Amino acid sequence: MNAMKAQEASVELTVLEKMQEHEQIVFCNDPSTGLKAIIAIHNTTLGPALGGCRMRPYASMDEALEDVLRLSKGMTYKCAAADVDFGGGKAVIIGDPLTDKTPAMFRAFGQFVDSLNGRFYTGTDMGTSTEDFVHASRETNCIVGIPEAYGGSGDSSVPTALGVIYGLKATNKTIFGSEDLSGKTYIIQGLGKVGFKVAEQLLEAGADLYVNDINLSSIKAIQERAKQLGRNVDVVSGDEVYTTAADVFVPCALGGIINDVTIDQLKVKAVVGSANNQLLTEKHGQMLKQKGILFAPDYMVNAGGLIQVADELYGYNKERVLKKTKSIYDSLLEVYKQARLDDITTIQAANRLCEKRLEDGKRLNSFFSHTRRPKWNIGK
Ligand SMILES: NC(=O)C1=CN([C@@H]2O[C@H](COP(=O)(O)OP(=O)(O)OC[C@H]3O[C@@H](n4cnc5c(N)ncnc54)[C@H](O)[C@@H]3O)[C@@H](O)[C@H]2O)C=CC1
Ligand SMILES: O=C(O)CCC(=O)C(=O)O
Repeated sequence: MNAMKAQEASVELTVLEKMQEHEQIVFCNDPSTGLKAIIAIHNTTLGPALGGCRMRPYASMDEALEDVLRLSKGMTYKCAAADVDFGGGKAVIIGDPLTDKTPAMFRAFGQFVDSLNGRFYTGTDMGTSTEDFVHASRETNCIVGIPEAYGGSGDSSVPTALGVIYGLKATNKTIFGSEDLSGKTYIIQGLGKVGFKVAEQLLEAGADLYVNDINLSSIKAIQERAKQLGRNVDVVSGDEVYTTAADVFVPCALGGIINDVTIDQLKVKAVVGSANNQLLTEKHGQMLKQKGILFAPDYMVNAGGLIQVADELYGYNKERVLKKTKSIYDSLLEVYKQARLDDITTIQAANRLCEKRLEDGKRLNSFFSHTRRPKWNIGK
């Protein structure tokens, strides 16, 4: 084997080693539009893969691969926890969402999604918007969460934010004995599609907020909104987001922010937010527990968007989506209770529930196609 061949083989092995748990990875390259993307399908036991598409200026292909592998696995658990008949998948586009996006790039992405022939459905995530997917939907039917005017169910960050609010209520009930959101202090990291809506609702409920975002225009926007509501927000920057004392830390930006360094710094009673993969590793769930900080498993709290886009694939019904999103409150209380009874972390309790559902799902495998789900047409 020449040197080049040996190098190629070792790269292949590395990717294959990394995807041991995953069913499929698609590397997408379209030089004419500048699209560089990775689609990862983790597990389709419960149904075709469903998960949003993130756009970030990843420093390397490895970093992008790592992210999409973690995110798609999270979607398998999120689908199982929310009890929807879909599997785990996710996509990442490598590029700066503020400067690199074009409609053509999203159309090219749509073509790659289409080539999977119904094995993967996608929509918005961090760095992407419903408008981006209007372009993608010109190339494939496998796009979810586009505006209602285009036949979609609208912005999925609306139910995601609502789910976070239910998660906060269940957490307050567990810690303080009352679900009341007012009179408590929350630190919100990330004021994007989800974080901004959570901040708005907390302000409306009479809560006190510390806010943080790397984008100054998002800070200005929440200050403006607080003023309209006759309220105020305190801005924290850099590490202050981890070191400031408050009741709850609400991460709504990046994952991996609960790690060896930040756990030492945190002065909160709970962590409840929308960010995917908040724990850098499962060990960090144990460390939070030891410090007496209650962790709301992210994939349970942030399932509102998934619930909406999954529902869209059955024939969207808003009432049904709201009802299922509201059930995040009870599911979370149950996980908190199980974790307490079994003296395990909340993420272990949630994972156990999901793994049982996946095991049960395997028995139904031969009865359905992994690329299509029936329409329910309930409410029509
Ligand atoms: N959009 C949705 O419905 C769902 C989103 N999520 C997760 O919630 C998180 C936020 O998602 P979106 O609001 O949709 O994203 P977004 O892109 O609309 O907003 C992210 C915000 O975080 C800020 N940000 C980025 N890096 C930061 C940092 N280091 N420190 C502080 N702020 C930072 C950005 O400037 C932006 O304002 C992501 O982890 C996403 O995967 C999870 C489930 C559904
Ligand atoms: O919210 C969406 O559009 C899809 C669900 C998803 O990607 C997520 O929950 O992370």
